[in-house]
Amino acid sequence: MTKQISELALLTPSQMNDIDREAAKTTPVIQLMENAGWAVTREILKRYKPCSVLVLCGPGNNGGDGYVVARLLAKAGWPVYVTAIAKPKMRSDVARVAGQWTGTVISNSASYIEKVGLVIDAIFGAGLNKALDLEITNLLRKAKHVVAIDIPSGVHGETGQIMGYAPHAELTVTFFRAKPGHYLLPGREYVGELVVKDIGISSNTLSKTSTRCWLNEPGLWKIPTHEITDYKYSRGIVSIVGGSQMTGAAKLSAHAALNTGAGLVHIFALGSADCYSASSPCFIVDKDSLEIALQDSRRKIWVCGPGLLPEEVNEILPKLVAAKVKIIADAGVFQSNQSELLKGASIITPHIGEFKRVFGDIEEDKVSAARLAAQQTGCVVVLKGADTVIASPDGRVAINQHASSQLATAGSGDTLTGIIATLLASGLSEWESACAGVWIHGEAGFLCEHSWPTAEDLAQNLGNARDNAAR
Ligand SMILES: NC(=O)C1=CN([C@@H]2O[C@H](COP(=O)(O)OP(=O)(O)OC[C@H]3O[C@@H](n4cnc5c(N)ncnc54)[C@H](O)[C@@H]3O)[C@@H](O)[C@H]2O)[C@@H](O)CC1
Ligand SMILES: Nc1ncnc2c1ncn2[C@@H]1O[C@H](COP(=O)(O)OP(=O)(O)O)[C@@H](O)[C@H]1O
Ligand SMILES: [K+]
Repeated sequence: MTKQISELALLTPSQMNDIDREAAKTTPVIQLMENAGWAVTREILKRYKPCSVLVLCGPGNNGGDGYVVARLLAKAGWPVYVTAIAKPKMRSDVARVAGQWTGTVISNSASYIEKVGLVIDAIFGAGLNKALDLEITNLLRKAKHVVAIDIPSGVHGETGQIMGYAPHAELTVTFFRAKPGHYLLPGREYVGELVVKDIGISSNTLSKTSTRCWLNEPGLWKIPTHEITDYKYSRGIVSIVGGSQMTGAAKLSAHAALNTGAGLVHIFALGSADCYSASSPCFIVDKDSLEIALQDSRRKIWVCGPGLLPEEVNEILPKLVAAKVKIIADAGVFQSNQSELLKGASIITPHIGEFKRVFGDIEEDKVSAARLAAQQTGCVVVLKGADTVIASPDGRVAINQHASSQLATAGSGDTLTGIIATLLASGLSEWESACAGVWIHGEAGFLCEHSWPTAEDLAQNLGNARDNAAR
């Protein structure tokens, strides 16, 4: 079922803090902690048979959740032991919850941790503010089966970076809304199965923080379906600049556009037009000059970059910019120091290497880097990878997890460009086209019958993938 946009919100640890503070005005923190502990315990009881459990509790509220889980599992008859990694502050809510644990406390669990059936990581959550020290690292290294409360300790909730060390959890139970670090790499690899639980915080509290980041799923955008009055021009026209030497890329973009439902696909060939005409009877290959092509006011959406040499980009891109058409810029446009020229584009789709070439290092924070590049260029930026980040100049960001390494094949990026161009031509905004395009691209991979699709195979699934995106 399509989710509401508010359900897709991803909250940074500091935004979550604001929400927690707001929630505490109506529900005492100790009750929220109790609810969090119940939520984690239920998920454990659903998945694991009774076994010995070691709960590692940190000094903050994450530790507080851990003490509740310990109490509830012990009540269910499981053998439970607790290790206080650090003592909670005196008279704090955590200290009160810790005081309700009347079972065994092990001060040195190093020799024990390997033997227990399950380790509950309640050391740090949203409050993580530095790298894990060696003692905690050495302890966690020995844990075999880990359930993390909120987020595996050591995973940065905002960036997904690993702060020194983090355990690989089998299950992570987080509260209210997921955090960017659950989906961004490398963090995503440490989270295991992610479950988001309601702990009695009202969705209305979201209005107390400015949510600018979402999980990229249908609901964040809505794509057009067929209308009885459709005709090819209303579906949208995509124009693609075809390179003179590397002709495969533009052909793949064009095939992707057609298969995603473009009404018409033009190729403006810089070299031999015949080579493009021969590749599909559905393509219209321009016979006239670029100037004449640009005079057709229906041709507002242009793909520039796939298969283009730097000199071809230098010749064509300024003309497209001057004509004020909407440009999806990819591949060949990403030359160093090219961010000025890119300002005339609508959407840019660099992979990490291309991004670094134009904008410099990403400083281990993909979201901030993509957001800054979007602000600098005024384009929607699609920073491609296994955790593609889409950033809008207005600060909105989407993180995509709906994709697999099936997409890591030559020409896959060209395919994405054609999909996004089609959605833009259909009348969607730049932001929606980029987000929906990335999701449909991933879906096309999932629809493949085997794990090793070529870019041409992906194109065959695009119609179904678009249908699924519209459901
Ligand atoms: N605040 C609330 O209302 C609720 C919070 N919840 C839980 O509370 C957590 C957040 O609680 P807190 O804000 O107390 O933060 P944490 O419990 O994550 O930890 C904060 C404490 O750990 C210390 N610390 C952080 N990183 C460290 C490191 N690497 N080495 C040593 N010490 C370190 C901090 O200085 C601080 O004292 C969430 O992750 C969630 O599990 C839940 O109980 C639900 C309600
Ligand atoms: N491991 C992966 N998981 C998910 N998506 C991936 C993975 N590797 C690559 N992709 C996706 O495949 C596409 C590759 O694009 P790109 O690197 O430009 O390829 P090409 O230049 O060959 O067309 C991007 O959309 C990227 O997000
Ligand atoms: K944790």
